[in-house]
Amino acid sequence: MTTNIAFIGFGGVGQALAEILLEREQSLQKQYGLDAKIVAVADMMKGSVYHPDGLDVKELIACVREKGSLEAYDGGASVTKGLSSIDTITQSNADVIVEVTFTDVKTGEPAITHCRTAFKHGKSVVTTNKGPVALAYRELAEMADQNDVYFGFEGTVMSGTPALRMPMETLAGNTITEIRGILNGTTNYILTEMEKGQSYEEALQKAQQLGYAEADPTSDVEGYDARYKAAILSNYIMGIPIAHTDVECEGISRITLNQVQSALKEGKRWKLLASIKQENGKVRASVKPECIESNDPLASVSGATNAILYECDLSGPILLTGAGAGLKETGFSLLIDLIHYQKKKKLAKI
Ligand SMILES: NC(=O)C1=CN([C@@H]2O[C@H](COP(=O)(O)OP(=O)(O)OC[C@H]3O[C@@H](n4cnc5c(N)ncnc54)[C@H](OP(=O)(O)O)[C@@H]3O)[C@@H](O)[C@H]2O)C=CC1
Ligand SMILES: N[C@@H](CC=O)C(=O)O
Repeated sequence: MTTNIAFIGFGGVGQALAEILLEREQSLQKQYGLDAKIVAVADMMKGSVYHPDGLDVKELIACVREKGSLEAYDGGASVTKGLSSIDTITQSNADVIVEVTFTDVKTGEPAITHCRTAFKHGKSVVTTNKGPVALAYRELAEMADQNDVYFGFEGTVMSGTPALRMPMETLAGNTITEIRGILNGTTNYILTEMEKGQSYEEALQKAQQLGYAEADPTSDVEGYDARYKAAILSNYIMGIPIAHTDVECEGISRITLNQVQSALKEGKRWKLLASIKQENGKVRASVKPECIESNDPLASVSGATNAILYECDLSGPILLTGAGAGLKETGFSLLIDLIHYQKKKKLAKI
């Protein structure tokens, strides 16, 4: 059975998923029974298009990349243009909403409203937007349950690296007492480039060009993005709700080239580290730059690669490392959520 998909937001990550769906159309159908059809795209500046029978993905991508707008999309008379994001969610025939708008590090909006609206209308959501999960996880998960729909958000922590599904599924049965990690690709990339002698400003610019940084990179460099991720790990993995503002937060913007290079000469490395510790049902969490020794398991993690260490009471410490940012990698995180959506659908759970 076909799964109709609507994109809300069509920037780097949205386009990357669209390309993956196009390239792997046949193998996704054959291996996982996932027959995904993109029926709508609604983006703030690029405009919106909707066709209930499906859109031409190659043309969609060409329009946004070559003309910066969906206005030029030519799908004939049955194409509807100009629907708002909310109308696209409520009025299209999409089964799954791919929410890939920017992450707002204060309010989580408009993404939280997009998720609520989708669930209320019986539609599933897969998202890489950290806002809804950091600020409203419990409410949204309950809404999804009540409406028998799916809520997938693997890419909200460490993009395509399974930082959420692995502890929830493969490490199930353990109590995870502490999580420590490098959870932001942009800042780790900047610190690595500074070790090579590049200035902070140049390295940030490169991280933006490579698609790692948030729309407003202040979120990365001041630690707000990693703070949201720390809140997600507490809320979802440890099951202990905390507000993102409960996470002590300091970014890397005051770390100088000199500090980075001097540390390197002493065999140490500056890293933006997140720490989430639970004791007696309470969590203490922080995000801050630390100068770590070379024998620390996180010291060798470079560039946009991230790593996360789960202290588990039965299995002992488990270290997971992989991409923390990147368009294709994050597009993949949405794909794996869609595959899980499909598995649940097959079991008639949604
Ligand atoms: N890039 C990465 O490596 C990762 C990104 N993420 C998250 O994934 C999400 C998408 O990231 P990315 O694609 O890189 O970001 P982009 O900034 O490239 O894309 C976001 C898109 O959302 C659009 N948009 C903003 N507000 C609205 C709205 N109200 N309705 C419809 N569209 C809207 C923007 O429109 P326009 O620009 O036209 O105004 C833009 O095209 C973000 O939440 C990010 O935090 C998560 C993990 C990794
Ligand atoms: N801007 C973020 C993207 C992934 O969440 C990062 O650099 O880690």
